[in-house]
Amino acid sequence: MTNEAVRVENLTFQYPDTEEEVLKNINFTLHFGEILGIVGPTGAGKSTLAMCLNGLVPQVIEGELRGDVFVKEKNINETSVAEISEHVGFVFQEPENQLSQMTIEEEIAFGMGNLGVAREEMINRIKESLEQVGLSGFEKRSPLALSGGQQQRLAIASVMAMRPSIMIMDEPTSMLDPKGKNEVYDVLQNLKEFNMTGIIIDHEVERIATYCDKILVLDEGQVKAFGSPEEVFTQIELLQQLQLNAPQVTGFLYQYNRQFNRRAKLATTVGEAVTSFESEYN
Ligand SMILES: Nc1ncnc2c1ncn2[C@@H]1O[C@H](COP(=O)(O)OP(=O)(O)OP(=O)(O)O)[C@@H](O)[C@H]1O
Repeated sequence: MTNEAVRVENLTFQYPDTEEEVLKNINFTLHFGEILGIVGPTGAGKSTLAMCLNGLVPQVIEGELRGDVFVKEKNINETSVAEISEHVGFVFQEPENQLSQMTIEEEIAFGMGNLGVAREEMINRIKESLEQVGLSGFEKRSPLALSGGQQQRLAIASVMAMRPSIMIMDEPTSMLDPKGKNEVYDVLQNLKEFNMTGIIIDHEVERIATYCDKILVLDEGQVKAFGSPEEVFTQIELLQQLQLNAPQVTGFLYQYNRQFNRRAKLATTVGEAVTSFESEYN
């Protein structure tokens, strides 16, 4: 068995009422233990791509799909959404839309109930998933009494309790303050410990560069770049063309090199930038 979590081959998709394809010949592979960040301008097709990975598109949201999506080596065109949801968890932008129960433990039990998980096992998983997102001890509280960051972590815990091996988050931090954003990214980082795969759509390039192993840049339905943060975020001209930001440190080093005719290695995190800057002078 390979370590392949997701493989997308020649994926093209068009909604019934759009004139153009919104995804055009997309190809990429993601392995277990890797975190993928998807970035791109508004309307690039990021959410549509995410929904192709759990079968919502085209099985629930209809349209014409060509090409193939494999999740754990199974072609999802030949798998029901219910079956895929056992493997692929989805966290949406606004956590309150995903929360419906009176207490936090009921909230986490809810999704597992739909999967037919036995009661004893549910109790274990509630405990474990709350530990994973740092919400232990909150079992009896109302989800509404949580902060935005905590609600988003609860939404993640509810999905994690269903034990998907792939977690997709569509702009999970856009409503959160910096502390809440860090909390969500810390959970994302934890997924790797469990050899899970995470896919996050976000505009937070600094955090994406720090936490993700692979970056996919999508524009007008096409993959413009795919690779490590270093491979992707150092393509400053491409990012500028697409009106996307590189991490600030990368932009700084790029500008510094141009202005002073230097060759400092373009780094994507502050730690690497310090090393790069240091070695310019030594
Ligand atoms: N259900 C739908 N029916 C028709 N067109 C749609 C539908 N959903 C999205 N679109 C269109 O498909 C294109 C891609 O939308 P999508 O939401 O996937 O982009 P996105 O990159 O996630 O954008 P954003 O960053 O603004 O969320 C857009 O032109 C959008 O208007």
